[in-house]
Amino acid sequence: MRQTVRLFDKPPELFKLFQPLFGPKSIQYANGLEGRTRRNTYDRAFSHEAVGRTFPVLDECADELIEKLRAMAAKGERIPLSRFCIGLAIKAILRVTVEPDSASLPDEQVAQLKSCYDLAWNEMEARLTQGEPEAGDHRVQAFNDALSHLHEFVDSTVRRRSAMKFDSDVDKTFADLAIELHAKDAEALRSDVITYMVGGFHTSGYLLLWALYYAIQHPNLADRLRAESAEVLGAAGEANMAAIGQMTFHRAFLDETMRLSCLAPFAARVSDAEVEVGGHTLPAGTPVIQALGTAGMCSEAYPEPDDFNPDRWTGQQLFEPFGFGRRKCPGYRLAYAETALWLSRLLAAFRFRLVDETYTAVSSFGLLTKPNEEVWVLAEAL
Ligand code: HEM
Repeated sequence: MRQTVRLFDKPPELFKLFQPLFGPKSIQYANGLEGRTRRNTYDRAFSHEAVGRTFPVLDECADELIEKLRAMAAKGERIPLSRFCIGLAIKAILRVTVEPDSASLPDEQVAQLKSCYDLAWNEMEARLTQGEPEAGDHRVQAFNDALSHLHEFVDSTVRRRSAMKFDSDVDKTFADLAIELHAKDAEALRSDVITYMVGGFHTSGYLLLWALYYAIQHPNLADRLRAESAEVLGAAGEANMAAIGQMTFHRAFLDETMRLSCLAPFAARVSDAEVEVGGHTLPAGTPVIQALGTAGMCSEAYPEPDDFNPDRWTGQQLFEPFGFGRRKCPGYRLAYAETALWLSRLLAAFRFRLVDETYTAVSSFGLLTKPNEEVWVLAEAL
């Protein structure tokens, strides 16, 4: 896989199935100079410094969730963990990439966005496994309704943001950079905002969910996470990039979570000229799959690969959960920062257990791997 590191372009046909959701002009399908220009522009919003400035927002989002969970824990209510993790990630991605200063999004709006996303994403994956629906099938109407709701939401936030003036580039979010870049192309603007929004919440939301699930299954490891965050965040007084960087067991726990859950199973590349990869000559235009998930289960690199063992994360790794090279996931710093922070905050506040102690999560594989049903837990406030 590392031999493909220099390739930038992605094979558009491989991701075409998701085009109705992301939009025809999404960065997913932008190669060559166009793709590089977009990445150079947008990546400024996800630099080390830019992510460092998001901690107050990420903390506030965690505070809101913890308050809600405390109330449920006090009444002994069952908690739908997946719904809450995705809700948290939706709020955070919208405040980080679009409007940091907005009053928190109402829960009803987050719930509606989540249900539109669920419907649209499940429909895209159903097209992968069951084929395209017939014209007139109710699936088409339901998908179109969900998509127009997402479009309305994005268009109205873009309108609000377009009217703003900034004293400094530091105050600009990803959406502001996209608005400037696509001043004359509303379709590309909407496509990229949806791509970053969806790309940014379902991945981090499900990473947090899988991490909490593994923490429930391994209480001794959960205690090590608690001890590390008490030591590092306790000494730092507040979360910031330096403190998160010192939480090396959290990082290993998250990497092991992405490996074992196979969260993002693959990336892909294509070259417009003949290339040599791993001793093979590939004619121009040959798509190459980077099998991230398969690399993570390689038993030579990861002995007993089915075991959850964060202590295996030392030194050079075969598995790269965010891909390689210039086209690696733009959100990787944000994803590590937010999920490490939320994992530490949630485990410091609660001890979780499964409602059904015999429950084992069954993976639903697609472009992203998630449990095939809601994960129900109970929380005890600490
Ligand atoms: C646990 C969290 C995440 C995982 C595992 C993940 C994984 C990935 C992977 C494997 C790719 C393909 C990279 C490649 O082609 O080399 C990717 C691309 C992408 N990710 Fe992430 N991602 C995560 C979080 C995020 C976040 C927080 C954002 C929002 C900023 C984001 C936005 C994107 C976008 C827009 C692309 C496409 C970029 C392009 O086409 O140039 N991701 N991600």
